[in-house]
Amino acid sequence: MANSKSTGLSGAIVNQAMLDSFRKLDPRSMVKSPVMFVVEIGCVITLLLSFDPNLFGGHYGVGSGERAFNVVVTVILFITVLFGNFAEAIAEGRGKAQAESLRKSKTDLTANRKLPDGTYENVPATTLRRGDIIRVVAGESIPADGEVIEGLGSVDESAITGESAPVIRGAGGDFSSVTGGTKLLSDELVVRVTADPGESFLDKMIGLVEGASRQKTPNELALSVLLAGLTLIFLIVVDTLDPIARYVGGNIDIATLIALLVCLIPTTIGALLSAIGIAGMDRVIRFNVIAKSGKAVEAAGDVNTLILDKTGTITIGNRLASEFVPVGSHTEKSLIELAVLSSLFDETPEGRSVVELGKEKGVAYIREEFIEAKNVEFSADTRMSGLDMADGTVVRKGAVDAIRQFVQQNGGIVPDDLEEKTNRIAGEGGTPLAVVKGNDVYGLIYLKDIVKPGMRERFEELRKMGIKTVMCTGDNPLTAATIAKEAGVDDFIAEAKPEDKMRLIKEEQAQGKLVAMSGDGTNDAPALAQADVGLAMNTGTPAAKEAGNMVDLDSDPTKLIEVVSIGKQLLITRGAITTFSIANDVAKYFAIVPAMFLLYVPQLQALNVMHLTSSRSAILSALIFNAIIIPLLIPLAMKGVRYRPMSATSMLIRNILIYGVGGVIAPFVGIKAIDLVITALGLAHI
Ligand SMILES: Nc1ncnc2c1ncn2[C@@H]1O[C@H](COP(=O)(O)OP(=O)(O)OP(=O)(O)O)[C@@H](O)[C@H]1O
Ligand SMILES: [K+]
Ligand SMILES: [Mg+2]
Repeated sequence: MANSKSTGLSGAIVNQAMLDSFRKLDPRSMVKSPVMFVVEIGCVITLLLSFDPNLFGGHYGVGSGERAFNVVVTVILFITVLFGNFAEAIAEGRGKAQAESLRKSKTDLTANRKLPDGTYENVPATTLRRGDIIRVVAGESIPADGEVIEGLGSVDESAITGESAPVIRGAGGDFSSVTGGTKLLSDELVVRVTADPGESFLDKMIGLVEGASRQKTPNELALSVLLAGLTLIFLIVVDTLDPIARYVGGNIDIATLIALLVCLIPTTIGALLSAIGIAGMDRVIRFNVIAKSGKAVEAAGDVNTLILDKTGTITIGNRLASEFVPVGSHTEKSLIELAVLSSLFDETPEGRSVVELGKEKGVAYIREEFIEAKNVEFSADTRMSGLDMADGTVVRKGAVDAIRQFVQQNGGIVPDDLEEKTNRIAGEGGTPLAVVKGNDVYGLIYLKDIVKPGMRERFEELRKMGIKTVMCTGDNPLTAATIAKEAGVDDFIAEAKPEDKMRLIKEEQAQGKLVAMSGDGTNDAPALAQADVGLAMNTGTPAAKEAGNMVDLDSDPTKLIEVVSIGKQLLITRGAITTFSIANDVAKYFAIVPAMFLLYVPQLQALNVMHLTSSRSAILSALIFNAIIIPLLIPLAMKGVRYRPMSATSMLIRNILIYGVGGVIAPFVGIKAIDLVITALGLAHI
């Protein structure tokens, strides 16, 4: 998205986030993060104690210092809550700014809607309903999401994708879908509207980037419950400190107990949890992928199996005819003529390239002369295309096994040299297409397809992450094996029909694995819906876009690999900050509890490794450290932990070392430093 790329963290976003931090103090919003809600309650209690230190019973000796201490604790707690709110607000900020610019591309559109009598009326775009037929001419904005049913034109989708190069949209095939808010640059399109008002792609996108429809993901929920549990445990721990203190002859005031509690509960991760999730979705959006839910992004991080198409994903995709190979007694010339004829109305890249190569070799037909013939479009199910001639002759080209079956069904026999020549092409990684007239096979078209550069390395990375890659192709087993080997995928299935993909997904899921795939055609839709991560291409059919839980605006199927990396990074970041947060809390316990009891139990001096000035300054230093660690970690929460491909186990060990050990050490250093400052300022005995 052009607009998002330029929307960094501008001053406006920061100002807005500061305002929002106060707005989020509303308990109804705070309660969504139980840990931070406890801090807010603590803050209210110490605030009350600032007015009346004896509010909850007067057995604690009250001096003027008592009140001042309560005030200071209240202020620090208040700032802690604000920091947490700010983290969430700043993470939401970028999305809000982006939503604003998206909204601009939807205002005041009008549409030409078809009336039952076939004429058109001009209506506001907001009145369009699913199923309406509209006409758009060059220069106009497309007023609604839809499927082109007539015409072909170039469309500027930059409002949505940020990509300035126009794209072709036309009736039929997998490039038929148009998005409301984009602009038709040439020609004229008749479009069937596919979304009711408020449910358009743009509306959904605005909702998503704004976080309006953001719900806690299952993982996030589980972590929240864990954090709430920890909070409860510490509540009990802190509660028992008072009787212990009294037993050893001292007493601890309520503000100190609250301060201690806040230091011990996992406030760091509690404050940053939702920011981490929002930032993850945001990162996906900046890759021009729209995730329909945070759950989808998270699932991407847990994916075990990646199903990839061969053509266009692993290979460059415009398979081009490079050679004609006659079989049996047929001449090259007669094969070329038949091949070109079979491709005359075939608009696929494969079909076009056959016509091109034929022309180079001196064979060209004029479409108008065959207007009587019936065009048989290519389909992934039949894996053939061709013409039914006016005189009843049937001309087909297609996958060799499909043609072989076709011939046998028609009572013919395939020439002996077909297999050997097929194997030669397939063995080189090419796609052989057999050409047949009636039941007579004339020969083969050699379609060349090249593995995209860098694929091997990417699959190597995925393997290191423990992800299995499976290539799925309609091509023959030999071609598939050659390309699979060259690209370095773990497994492949060949001669696959769309329903085979579905079966593969179900098989993997039955073993408890999470599966990701990408697709664009209507026949991909069921599999896209079944997969845990279904990345639909923006150029794809509305059915595919509806079925997937992500849409790639650039329509690049290899993005699936990036999406998986972003999902992994999200999970790892969350894990790392949780580890850090809990390690921190444990360290704080050992840093401050000895200092607190020192007055009553001098023997604790042995444990008082930090030599903090006083128990008051120990508490305040820990509390201040606890607060400032939140904004210090916001950049990490937003950017994500740097991430290298490796197995989940090595990642875990690495993170425990860095964030666990780091989390234990950091408070000792930080608290000591703050204690020195407090002492220097003469506040240690407040
Ligand atoms: N235009 C066409 N006309 C006739 N046959 C075709 C045409 N395009 C492809 N085929 C044949 O149909 C097979 C299946 O095509 P399909 O597009 O379903 O899968 P694919 O492109 O081989 O693999 P992938 O699933 O990776 O895209 C191809 O392998 C090829 O043999
Ligand atoms: K804490
Ligand atoms: Mg294909």
